[in-house]
Amino acid sequence: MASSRRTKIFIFSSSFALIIYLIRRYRRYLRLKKFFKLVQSQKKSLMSITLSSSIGINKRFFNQLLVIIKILIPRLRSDSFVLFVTHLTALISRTFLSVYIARLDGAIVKSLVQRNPRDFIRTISIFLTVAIPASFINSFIKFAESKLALAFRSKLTRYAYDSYFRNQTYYRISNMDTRLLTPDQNLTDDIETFTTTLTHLFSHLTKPFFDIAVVSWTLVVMVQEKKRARGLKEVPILTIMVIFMTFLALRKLSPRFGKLVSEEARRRGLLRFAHTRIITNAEEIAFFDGHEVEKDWILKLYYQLREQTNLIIKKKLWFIMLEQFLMKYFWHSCPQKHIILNGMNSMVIHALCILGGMVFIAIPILTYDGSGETDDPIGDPLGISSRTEAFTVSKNLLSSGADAVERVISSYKEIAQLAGYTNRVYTMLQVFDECAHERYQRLPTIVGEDSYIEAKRKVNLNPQGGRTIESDADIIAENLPIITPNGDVIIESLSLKITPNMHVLITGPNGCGKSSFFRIVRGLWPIYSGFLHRPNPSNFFLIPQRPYMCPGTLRDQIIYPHRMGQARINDNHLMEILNNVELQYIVQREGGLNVERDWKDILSGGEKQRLGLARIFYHKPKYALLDECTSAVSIDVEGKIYERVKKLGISLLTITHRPSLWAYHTHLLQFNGDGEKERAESQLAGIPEIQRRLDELTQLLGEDITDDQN
Ligand SMILES: Nc1ncnc2c1ncn2[C@@H]1O[C@H](COP(=O)(O)OP(=O)(O)OP(=O)(O)O)[C@@H](O)[C@H]1O
Repeated sequence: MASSRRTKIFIFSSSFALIIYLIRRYRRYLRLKKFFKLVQSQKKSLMSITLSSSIGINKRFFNQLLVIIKILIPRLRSDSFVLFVTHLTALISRTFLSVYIARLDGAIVKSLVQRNPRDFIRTISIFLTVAIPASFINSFIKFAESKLALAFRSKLTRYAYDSYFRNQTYYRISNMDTRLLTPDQNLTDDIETFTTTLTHLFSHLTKPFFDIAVVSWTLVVMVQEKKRARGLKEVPILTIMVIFMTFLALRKLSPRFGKLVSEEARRRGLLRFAHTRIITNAEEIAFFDGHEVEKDWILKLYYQLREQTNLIIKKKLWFIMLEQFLMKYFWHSCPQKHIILNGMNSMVIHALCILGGMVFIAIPILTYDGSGETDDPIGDPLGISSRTEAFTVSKNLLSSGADAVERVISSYKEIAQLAGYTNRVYTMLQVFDECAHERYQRLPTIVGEDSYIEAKRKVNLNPQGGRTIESDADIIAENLPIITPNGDVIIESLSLKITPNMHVLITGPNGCGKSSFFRIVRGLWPIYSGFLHRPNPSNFFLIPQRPYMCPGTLRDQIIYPHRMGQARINDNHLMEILNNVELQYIVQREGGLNVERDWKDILSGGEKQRLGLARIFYHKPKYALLDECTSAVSIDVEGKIYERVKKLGISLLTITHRPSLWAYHTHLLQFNGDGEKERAESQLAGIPEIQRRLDELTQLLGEDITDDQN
């Protein structure tokens, strides 16, 4: 009675626990479903963008690989080729050593069966002596593989960096084109993974191919020797057919590992990108306590990555099962003991056992009608020791032969993965090249779970439509439109002339295209129609609102983008430059011109802007493009700096909202952005005109002036 109650309680409580557990699982499932709903819809469009063209073991893969291999091995005398040949030699040596060791193994067994201690000691001694170079070769293969991977990586990295830094490609990749979202990952992780996978596969596959060649050769010899059995010619052919069919079956049923790993790498890149963004904007996020938003964003990206990794794991589960079934159980299912007991030639039997399968083995076994062979008719009339030796040798050789075939076929998924990495590296190089030649593509891009950047093709972008002509000194725009990389027309047609003796103040509402004008003049954005006459880009020096602080010393900051060796001036001149921007105290405070600091963090906003302006005094360009670069500098110091720059004969093109700067300019260029970014007006006026504009602007920017006056 009591026990039945206990059973009831037990059943009831376990059912209750089970129900609670199922409810919780279901709720978790609903949460995840909701969470991934958007991801799924994005995934479809993503597949159609990035993965539309087939990534797998196909002609395209081999073509891409060939292009990259030409970069990896540019010449027969290159270091990578020498390493490649060294590695190959080591691999071949290992195969021959394995064959030799297999034979030695046979000889040892033979000496044991013959009970011959002299032969036994001799063969054991040879075996131990050969073991020394054999172990060295094994270790050397790993060494050569790593060296080759490193050499390939260096070659590819060097090539990719050359492309990345040519024609401002690094800028164009992220501003003009949307195909590569994370070039940092392409340049580091992808190159490393690709070169490591490639060399590993080469190493992994070369030996099996040699082994297969050796075993096949042995089989051919055996077939020629064993003339009395029927079916010995057909069996190897059938065996090859089985192997081929297995390969075809695996190929047909294999998931698209190339695509899968390529997508996984892309998602890993996005996660890394999100981390970099947090590190860059840590202060802003901390001020706003925005960590929850950032955490959600990063978790979403992580879950997207996890989903893909899970998918790969799941696909591998059944694929490896199929692979194992075909190669471990289907191939090897043969009754060895039974066959040997039947007294057939063990070498042939074992060969076929390993490579053929039950049905094929049966043919020569059942048809063989020869007798035993002996090389010692008196001591060993039945030829037992010879057959045992032959058995051991063939066992070793054919085991490695079967392993080799298995290894080649099971490498299918690694080759498919290599196709994925190859595609990523190839795409990177292709996009670099196209961007360097102004061939851009802006695709709808996913940067996170719920943000799409949609390309608004308001105009047909054709960078070849406009012409840039190098002039001596003047900047002349003729019917020049300002068009963003998205295809938005900010200004339909701009015509103006700026000569070196002019100091032009550029003004207008936010987003009307002032900075974009600089980008076009400096050649960062292409021109799609009209003409632009401008001097060589080395005549321009741009100072943005947030000047870039490079890694290095205080001296490096002033002379940027020059390097130490290129610096044309001594320390006294550098101090003079710092005096010009009222920053001489920094040298004392930080401990000299040669001290290295993280200047981005230790300088205040105004100090950074002044250090940025110091670069103008060092480079003395024809035109200084100043993009609100004194917003954090006090008005009195700002005025002094402007006067000093003008004294050097440098033309100022200044974007500003501060009327206090009008005094230092001779002309005004006003963009009348009407809020729709489609109509703009430009005009250059003389100084009297400026006064009228000043009045207008005073009204427009009343607040700013009041602030300044205060
Ligand atoms: N890399 C880019 N890709 C696409 N569109 C861009 C890009 N940079 C700027 N734009 C677009 O061009 C418009 C003009 O930008 P621009 O930086 O020239 O404005 P601005 O007049 O300098 O504004 P502000 O006074 O606020 O600095 C912006 O509204 C933006 O929509």
